[in-house]
Amino acid sequence: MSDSYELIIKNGLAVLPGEVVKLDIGISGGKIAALEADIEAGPDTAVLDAEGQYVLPGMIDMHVHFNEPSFGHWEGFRTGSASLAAGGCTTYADMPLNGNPPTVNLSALRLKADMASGHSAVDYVLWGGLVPGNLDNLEELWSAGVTGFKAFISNPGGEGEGRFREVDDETLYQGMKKIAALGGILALHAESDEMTAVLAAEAVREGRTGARDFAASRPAQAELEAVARALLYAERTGCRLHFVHISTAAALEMIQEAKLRGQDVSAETCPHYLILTEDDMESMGPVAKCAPPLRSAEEREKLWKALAEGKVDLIASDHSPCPPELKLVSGLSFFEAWGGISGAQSSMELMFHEGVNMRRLPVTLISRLLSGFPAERFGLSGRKGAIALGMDADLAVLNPDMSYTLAASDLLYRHRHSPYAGMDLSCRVTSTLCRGKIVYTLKQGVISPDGGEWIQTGEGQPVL
Ligand SMILES: NC(=O)N[C@H]1NC(=O)NC1=O
Ligand SMILES: [Zn+2]
Ligand SMILES: [Zn+2]
Repeated sequence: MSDSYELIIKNGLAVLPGEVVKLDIGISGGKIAALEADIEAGPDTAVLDAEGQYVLPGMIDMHVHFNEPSFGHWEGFRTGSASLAAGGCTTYADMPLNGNPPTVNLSALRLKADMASGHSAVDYVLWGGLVPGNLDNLEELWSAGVTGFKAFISNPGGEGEGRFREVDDETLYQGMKKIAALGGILALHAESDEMTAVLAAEAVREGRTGARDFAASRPAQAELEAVARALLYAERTGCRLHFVHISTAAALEMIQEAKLRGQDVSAETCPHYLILTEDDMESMGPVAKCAPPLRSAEEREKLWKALAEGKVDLIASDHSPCPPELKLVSGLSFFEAWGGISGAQSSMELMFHEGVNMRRLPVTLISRLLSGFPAERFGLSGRKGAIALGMDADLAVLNPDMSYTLAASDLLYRHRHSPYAGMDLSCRVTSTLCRGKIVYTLKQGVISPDGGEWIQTGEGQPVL
């Protein structure tokens, strides 16, 4: 039956949920239709030879900011999704900020969905926002298929009238109650606004405005306080929680204890907390500025230890780009520069390079953090996140032994800056497939820039 496949990936090391097996993958109708030791290709079947390479489920990046509408000059669906395709990502979740209007009601969601439609190389889901004043909009967002809700406990920054705002405690509490009733999930940027605002004002007043001063104005305690508060509210309301970009092992520990008490909560961290440190933030400047800030080398090691122990649930990029003038202009103080790292293209390579090639962690663990867990947590597991029969053929082919230096010119972002530019990597994504279609190859670049679809995961239009 070889001619029933439109494409066969041959000879690759398939990263299955618990094991790596040398298998051929037959693709039919955009789905994985056969997993066998040797699938014979018919005369009309396309073949992708993956000898010596891993075939992984495409990454599901639950945390990117593509900034449309209104801030497409910072990044956009077309460039952002192209960069993801080049990095082995096949589904992403766009945050409800930093575009304007933010995605906090149905009309804003429709506007964003219209802007994304026909402009994405890979599939996507959309987050709705929880902000002061939009409690009555949560249900319409959920019914229209948002993947969940995002709130900030600290000031999100950003520009423009009507921009996304952080929650006060009442909104956080009432929002959790509503989201629990809907059966939704709340993603939180967990840093104490009180603590960070006071410390930042004090530092600026005293003229302490360098990279280390910025880091000191957002200490680990600010993360711990916000995580603790949110866990208490969630315990009271029964709301499912997902903590984005956790930067300290102590916060992971606190989340782990809540899980053991039976709370439905998950934790994300980002490659930048696992790869970079405060020293890099000082030497590289604002290109490596983010919030929570990069931490010490010691903290980074603790994060890796926690990850190896299973206390991190997923890895996401938190790609939060901006034009160079908000990062690189001399005279801009570290506090004034945009906080956000451009990293979407590099997550899988960074995690494989550092996690598998350097630290010798199992590739199945890294793959679970990049794909398996996010699919399960966010209602995509019937279709995406694993190499198994019947699943969407969303795949990344990665050469584990291909060294290269990431050049700024390799980056497909709207603005080609990233703290990873100049870094030597030991592996490289060589092809990416979304629903069986080759969207990117290392040789040809992005060959299908607009076939990605919105996967609506809310109650209104379930994914299956
Ligand atoms: N507004 C926004 O994207 N903020 C992001 N940037 C960052 O470094 N952390 C964030 O939460
Ligand atoms: Zn955040
Ligand atoms: Zn973010």
